[in-house]
Amino acid sequence: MDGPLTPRESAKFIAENSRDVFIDGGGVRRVAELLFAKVSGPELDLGSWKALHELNPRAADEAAVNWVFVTDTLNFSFWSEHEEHKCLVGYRGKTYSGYWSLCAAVNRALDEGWCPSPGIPITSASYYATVTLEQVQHIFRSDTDVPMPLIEERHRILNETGKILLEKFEGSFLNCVRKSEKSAQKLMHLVVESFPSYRDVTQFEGKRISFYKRAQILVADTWSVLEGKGDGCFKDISSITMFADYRLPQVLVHLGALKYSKELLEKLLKGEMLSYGDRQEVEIRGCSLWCVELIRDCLLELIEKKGEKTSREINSVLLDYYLWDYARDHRADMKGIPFHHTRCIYY
Ligand SMILES: Nc1nc2c(c(CN[C@H]3C=C[C@H](O)[C@@H]3O)cn2[C@@H]2O[C@H](COP(=O)(O)O)[C@@H](O)[C@H]2O)c(=O)[nH]1
Repeated sequence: MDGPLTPRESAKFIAENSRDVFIDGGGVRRVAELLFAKVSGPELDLGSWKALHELNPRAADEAAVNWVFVTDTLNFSFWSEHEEHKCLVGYRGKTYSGYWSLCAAVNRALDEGWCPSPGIPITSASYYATVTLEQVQHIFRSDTDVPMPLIEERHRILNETGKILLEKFEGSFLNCVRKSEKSAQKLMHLVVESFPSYRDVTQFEGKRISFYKRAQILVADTWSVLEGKGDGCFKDISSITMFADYRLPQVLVHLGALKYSKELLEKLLKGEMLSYGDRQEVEIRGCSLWCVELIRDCLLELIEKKGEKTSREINSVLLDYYLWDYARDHRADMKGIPFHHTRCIYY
């Protein structure tokens, strides 16, 4: 049986058949113009992955690549039912929520340990292949009475993924990267084939479609942590699309590039859960992905038309990073815009 449509093909097909989610052409142009003003700035640059985010590794070595692998293996489902009541992790004097609470917990574990050992080797496959549930609960403990969501799933996935990394790649994700011969697509497919928890695939209108959100962000974060050089010099990084999570749709609606039907908006405002693979959930993810592809095309046209001299590569990965960070920085402005609640291990 041939594989599912690629994420880009899936998104195009979904956008053409969507009933409750729509892309607004004027909004797409306005977002492209917002991004055009940043095209020579520090944000739309590969270096911002380290420069703007203190929890990301500074190094570009094997340990940093394995840090990226374990965080992206657990990079899912941080939202809480009540925004003011959520998992928080304090680290080096700052408090982190959401995705950053995961990174803070990983770095806290590496710094501390079961006395007197130097630290909990949470990024080592030989450790997390057999880590116990109670150790995982300790490592990812929250400073509030709200635990990190899906902690049992996180434990199961750590054991499963660690065992496979040991069996197939001598315990290091850098070996998996090297097997991909500097192709982002080869790496994405090798990850999806090797690690079951990355298989973000579902159905829409009778077709098998894929988003591969965590596999794509893993490739992107590997490219970023290796600074686009050496083993991370992916010649086809521009073929990676935005990552279909629950934050990007929210910020695209906030910016006017995406619109929901009245019925769907009412459902989201009530905080109703959508299941993974539901028609409306797939439409939100697929239309968001296609929307960012159209924004990128529009931005590249603007750069061409206005003759903006920019040597650097503008791709969907950098647009995604920028929009995701924008959503983080404008949380208050986006208060009235609901995001969809799906509890799953894929995003
Ligand atoms: N589309 C997209 N989704 C992303 C990210 C990231 C983290 N990437 C950062 C790390 C290094 C780079 O510097 C990036 O800035 C996490 N997520 C997803 O968001 C959700 C968490 O949101 P909240 O509850 O607000 O923390 C959850 O589904 C998670 O999987 C991204 O970049 N793009």
